[in-house]
Amino acid sequence: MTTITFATARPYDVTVGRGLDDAIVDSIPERVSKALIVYSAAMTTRADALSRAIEARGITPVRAEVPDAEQGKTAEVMAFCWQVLGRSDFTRSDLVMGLGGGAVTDLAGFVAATWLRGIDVIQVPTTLLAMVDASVGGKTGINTLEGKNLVGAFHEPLSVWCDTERLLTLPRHDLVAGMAEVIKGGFIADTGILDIVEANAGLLGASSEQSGARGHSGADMRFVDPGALPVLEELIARKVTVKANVVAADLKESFLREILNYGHTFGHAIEYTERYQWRHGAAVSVGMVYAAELARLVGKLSDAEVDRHRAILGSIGLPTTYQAGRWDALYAAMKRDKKTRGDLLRFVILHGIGNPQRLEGPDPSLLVAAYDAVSR
Ligand SMILES: NC(=O)c1ccc[n+]([C@@H]2O[C@H](COP(=O)([O-])OP(=O)(O)OC[C@H]3O[C@@H](n4cnc5c(N)ncnc54)[C@H](O)[C@@H]3O)[C@@H](O)[C@H]2O)c1
Ligand SMILES: O=C(O)C(=O)C[C@@H](O)[C@H](O)[C@H](O)COP(=O)(O)O
Ligand SMILES: [Zn+2]
Repeated sequence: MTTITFATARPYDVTVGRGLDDAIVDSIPERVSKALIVYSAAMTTRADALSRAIEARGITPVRAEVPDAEQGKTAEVMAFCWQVLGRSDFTRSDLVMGLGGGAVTDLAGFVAATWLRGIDVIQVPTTLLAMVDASVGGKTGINTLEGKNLVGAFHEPLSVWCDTERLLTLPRHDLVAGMAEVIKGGFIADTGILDIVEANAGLLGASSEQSGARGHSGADMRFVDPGALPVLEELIARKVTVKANVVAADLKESFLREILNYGHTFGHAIEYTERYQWRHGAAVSVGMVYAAELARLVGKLSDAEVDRHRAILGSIGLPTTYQAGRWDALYAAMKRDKKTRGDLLRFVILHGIGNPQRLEGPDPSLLVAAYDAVSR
């Protein structure tokens, strides 16, 4: 078991290990009399088990089953959760628990951030992506009709529990989507992550690139190999450590934290343009190649470094290209990125692997040239 502390103003621990059920329930503070479990249908069995364990501790479990994936990150679903909390008389000493992938932990965190202007949330991530990224660091939020994650709050969890046994039921392409955020941590900070992924691509990868990009089903339906858990635990701990170091220095994204957004300017634009039929990690994978191409165009990455992006992402079955002919829609979506200031688009690019910097207001011809380079 590994514990990583987020040393922010209100420090909290992220625990990575196996068989954490008892520890999760034991961690709930004595003052709590009710806990809202936010989950989607895929996690019903786990929600049942958590409810029973909470009840055995004398805490009343209240359930909010929400729509799966991005369909749960909406204002309507937020209102549903507030209604459940209101009808159950939740007070400031009570608590929310997010049990699921990143969509659920983003929603649950935002529900907790807004109820009575902020109550505690314990995050229990069940996908690789949620363990290494979404449930840690305190960014919470939902989508609007106009774009991805446009409404939200910084609201840090009380604790986060990454039980890697949960990954054994995860379809292979959801594991691979999570690997995009792991690899991002390698490109922006801990280059040792890249070496580990390159050495274990066979164990971690999925069968084919494009089948994994779209939707939440119909892809490589093999599950995670139990033999992959030790290497996954190492990667989770390393990526969470990257995030902890950044978030401790800049919780509210005044500047440094933007590096965690590597690949997301173009990636979020793909997700929005595709009406969320692409997995987040798959879109971020293409977004990182786009950012690498931009960096090459301004002379900050070598051909070999850009090739390394394509090679490592492609080796585990992540997409590295996107459809041609969509520039206008993508550009419109990128203008709503949170790093934009006025009319100035701002990108995180690398000046060499492991050295993230900003590219502000690049010439539009460069943006189109980078798009051409990732188009198929
Ligand atoms: N807040 C942040 O800092 C942050 C960081 C990264 C990503 N995100 C957000 O996270 C979301 C993506 O998260 P995701 O990749 O986990 O996708 P997801 O939440 O949509 O989950 C993917 C699928 O896996 C299923 N699932 C979850 N756990 C499972 C398990 N153990 N076994 C079998 N199936 C399981 C879900 O029901 C869903 O169908 C996006 O909305 C993204 O914007 C947020
Ligand atoms: O934690 C961060 O900061 C990130 O940017 C992590 C991203 O992986 C994540 O997808 C995040 O939700 C994106 O945030 P946004 O502010 O661009 O919506
Ligand atoms: Zn992300």
